[in-house]
Amino acid sequence: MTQRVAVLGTGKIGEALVSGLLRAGKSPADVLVTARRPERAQELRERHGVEAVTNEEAAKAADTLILTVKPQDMGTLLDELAPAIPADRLVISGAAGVPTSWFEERLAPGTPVVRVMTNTPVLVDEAMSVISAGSHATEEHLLRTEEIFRQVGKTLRVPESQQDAATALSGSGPAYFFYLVEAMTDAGILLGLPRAVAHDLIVQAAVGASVMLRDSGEHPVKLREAVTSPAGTTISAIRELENHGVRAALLSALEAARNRSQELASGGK
Ligand SMILES: NC(=O)C1=CN([C@@H]2O[C@H](COP(=O)(O)OP(=O)(O)OC[C@H]3O[C@@H](n4cnc5c(N)ncnc54)[C@H](O)[C@@H]3O)[C@@H](O)[C@H]2O)C=CC1
Ligand SMILES: O=C(O)[C@@H]1CCC=N1
Repeated sequence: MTQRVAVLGTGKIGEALVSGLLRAGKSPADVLVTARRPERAQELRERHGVEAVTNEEAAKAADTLILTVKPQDMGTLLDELAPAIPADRLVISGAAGVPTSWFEERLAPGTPVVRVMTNTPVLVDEAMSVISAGSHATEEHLLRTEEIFRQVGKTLRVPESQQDAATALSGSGPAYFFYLVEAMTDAGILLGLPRAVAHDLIVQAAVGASVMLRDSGEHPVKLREAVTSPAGTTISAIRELENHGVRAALLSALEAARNRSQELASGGK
């Protein structure tokens, strides 16, 4: 594994990544973090046993810098950081929308940049991290990035032109499933079930369906057909989903997420 990794802007995604790297056996001495507030830095030290340093110190001391601030905060971070980053550092951006060219324009000429869109299942080592190389990133840089993100789930390389779509599907993806579970739990309550029972039933249905999707090798249509008995209960529900345009809503929703990712290209507000 890479020598020293620094996570800059250690919020939800950054901390999840740090905990994943430590779970995978990386020494806390080889992981640096930065935070805006001193209390947050202290919390990260206590929770993970890692060193919390300034952004500038991180740029000097680590060979791989993973930037996990919000797209809107990337400009301020780069203003502070760019002069301190030697051109041999690998810069990995975890931010939605912001292209590698945006970083390349601000960093020393030739600095390798890799863009990664991961997702919150990083917390349970089931992330999907979608990886694209900037114009100075080599195979070695991509391998180094994959090695880091493989510790917390799967990785996939895509051309950078597909990153905004990947963000809509995969980066935001877990939220859609949480939303569905929340709505279906409400439906259980409408049908008279206690909330806890409704929650357990829907969560286990989601887990079972997810494992089947991942492991059976079957197309989702086949899996759904196997649940849908002639004149049975499922088709009655499917008719309502179709009547309410749920499929069309999903198409529009993911298109909106892709469009928002594109708007964030310049650290948009
Ligand atoms: N939350 C999610 O599901 C996903 C988020 N992302 C991306 O990951 C990035 C982080 O997202 P979250 O972890 O959700 O946000 P967050 O707000 O939890 O974390 C960002 C952290 O950066 C810190 N920060 C901001 N400016 C800083 C600076 N100059 N120096 C040091 N620390 C600074 C903030 O105080 C905060 O703790 C975003 O760019 C987002 O697009 C990517 C995939 C999924
Ligand atoms: O909502 C967002 O902007 C971030 C990026 C992907 C998931 N969460």
